[in-house]
Amino acid sequence: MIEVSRLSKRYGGADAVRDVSFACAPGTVTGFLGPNGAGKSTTLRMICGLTPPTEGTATVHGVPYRRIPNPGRHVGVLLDAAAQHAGRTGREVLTLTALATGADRSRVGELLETVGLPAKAAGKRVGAYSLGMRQRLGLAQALVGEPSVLILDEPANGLDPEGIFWMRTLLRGFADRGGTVLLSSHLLREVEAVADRFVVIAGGRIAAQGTRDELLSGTGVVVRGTDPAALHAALRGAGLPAEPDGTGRFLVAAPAEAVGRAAAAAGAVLLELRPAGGDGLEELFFTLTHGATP
Ligand SMILES: Nc1ncnc2c1ncn2[C@@H]1O[C@H](COP(=O)(O)OP(=O)(O)OP(=O)(O)O)[C@@H](O)[C@H]1O
Repeated sequence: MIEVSRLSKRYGGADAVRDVSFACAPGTVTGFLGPNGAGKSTTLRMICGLTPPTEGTATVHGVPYRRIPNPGRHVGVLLDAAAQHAGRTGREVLTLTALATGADRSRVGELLETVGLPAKAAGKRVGAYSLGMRQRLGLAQALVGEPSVLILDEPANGLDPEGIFWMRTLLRGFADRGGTVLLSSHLLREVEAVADRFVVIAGGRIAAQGTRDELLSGTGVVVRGTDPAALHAALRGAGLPAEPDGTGRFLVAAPAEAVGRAAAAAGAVLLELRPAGGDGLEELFFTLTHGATP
């Protein structure tokens, strides 16, 4: 279980993260989504005790990360795959991690195979690894202590499509066996197929969170009429919050029936009335994050 409550981080006068709260339950994969600079890495670093929050708390299994005895046996963390020691081989890196966490060293060979780094690749120096190979090694390091929680920052970065599919399968299996997974990405399609829940962050703040269905059902409707000004007046007159989307349509946070009735009562002719999430999560993600700045 991961619980994040009202986390904020200020750098100088700027909010990198502001009032962020969410929880990740055992048996689930949570996709932590947001564009570049949204505050994902800062949030994950605060959860892992690497960046002190300005305000708020984060716990794993009810305890702040820094107070977990031997955290590698409980929480597998992959924050920056590029930061591994370039002069050691993959096998040495993983063996050292196993030693440091008191994990079973006999798992090293098998784990390297599991993450797609068989003997020949594992014997190469990390300096010669591609980013994808470093991600695979980083995932092996996160897994070696047999944790029940995984926290991964952009783990799909540098992986080829086969690698992304492989990672999804691995994370799904981990969660299905009762594990808790929190993984970040700036690309919805990387996490859409594996995540049970989504936390969307933009400009340092939570823009939305929930399951796919919850996110799509909470988005209201899109409406377009023959006369935009008359339609806008009709919606406003009925007390319905209508936002122009710049294409002659309005986004209305209300059920379709209320919008249709308001238009009919004012004599406004509708050309289009549909759920705002009709084009799927991709459109919603773009709408939620577009234009947000910290
Ligand atoms: N150490 C720091 N000092 C000052 N500002 C920082 C620091 N770390 C992060 N920031 C700022 O905080 C904001 C959030 O950055 P963060 O790295 O958390 O975003 P992100 O969502 O992980 O982005 P990306 O997808 O590009 O990795 C950015 O504006 C960034 O410039």
